[in-house]
Amino acid sequence: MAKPRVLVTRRWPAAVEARLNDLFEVQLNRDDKPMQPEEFRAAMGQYDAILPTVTDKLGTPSMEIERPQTRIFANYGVGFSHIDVERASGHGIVVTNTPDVLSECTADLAMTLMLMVARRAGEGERELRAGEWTGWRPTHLVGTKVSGKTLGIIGYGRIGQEMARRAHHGFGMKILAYNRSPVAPEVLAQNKATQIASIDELLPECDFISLHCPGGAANRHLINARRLGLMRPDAYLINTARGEVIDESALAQALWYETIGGAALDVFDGEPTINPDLKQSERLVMLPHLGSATREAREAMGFRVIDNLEDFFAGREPRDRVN
Ligand SMILES: O=CC(=O)O
Repeated sequence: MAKPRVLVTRRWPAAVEARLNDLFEVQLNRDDKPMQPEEFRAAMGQYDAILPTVTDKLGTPSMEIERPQTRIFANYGVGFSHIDVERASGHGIVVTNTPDVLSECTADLAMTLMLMVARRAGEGERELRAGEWTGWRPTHLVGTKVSGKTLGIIGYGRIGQEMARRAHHGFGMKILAYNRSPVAPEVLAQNKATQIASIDELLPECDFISLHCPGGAANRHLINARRLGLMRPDAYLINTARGEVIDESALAQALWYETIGGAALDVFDGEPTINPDLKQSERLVMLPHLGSATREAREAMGFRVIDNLEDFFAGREPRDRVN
């Protein structure tokens, strides 16, 4: 039987590309440039599987095709708000993602951001590299203590729980959690977390807020000007979820007028373009979407995609089907 034809939209870790080559007839994206909508439409007429990532916008322009050959989008990544899942379902296309394998590394990065913004690490490094450090002094780059403070987690799923585990067991933080659905008492108990009924009630209680909810239309601008106004004036906002969850213009204003203590972002609305107003603030730490960027996580994500493909082409239900 002919091997399924598979298109990989970006470069993947070498070990994963090698395994894909063993199993399937694979087209790799050797120059690692994001594909354009017209290239997707053409690909959907030729390949049995397309393996996209967050940089591939699989919306209407990319999917305007009558009878696609493609039967599965096996996404490399846990978030899939870049895929119009309803439209894919309308074409009979199965969509899968890669949960679990990146939860720890993404939570590690959220901790990194929390510590960086609270302890002014980015500012310190910029000062030192610019040759402007004049030496230790009691009032130099004084930040905020993290240990023992209150952390509010919005989205108490796998990554949110990993963040809570680190913050509670490592830093003695008190954990407040907002989640759309009720969280089991034994899950909350693992990190002595308290579930709060609404985001509006959570925000004023916290020294740090970390976002771990999905992106997409439902959560677009979940953190808007009104909600930023509910945060304490010395509180910090951390986002390793999706850029669209925050109204960035409202955040830029809050930072400029110092109505919150600071923010640390790994994801941006419209990335890789960054809202220029955000860059005005020294109270903002920015990283280029590195949440899952470890060798271990990136390989595990690739092998998880392969698990989903093998199940699908063997006629089994892929474990990470989202539609
Ligand atoms: O952002 C990366 C992912 O969704 O896995």
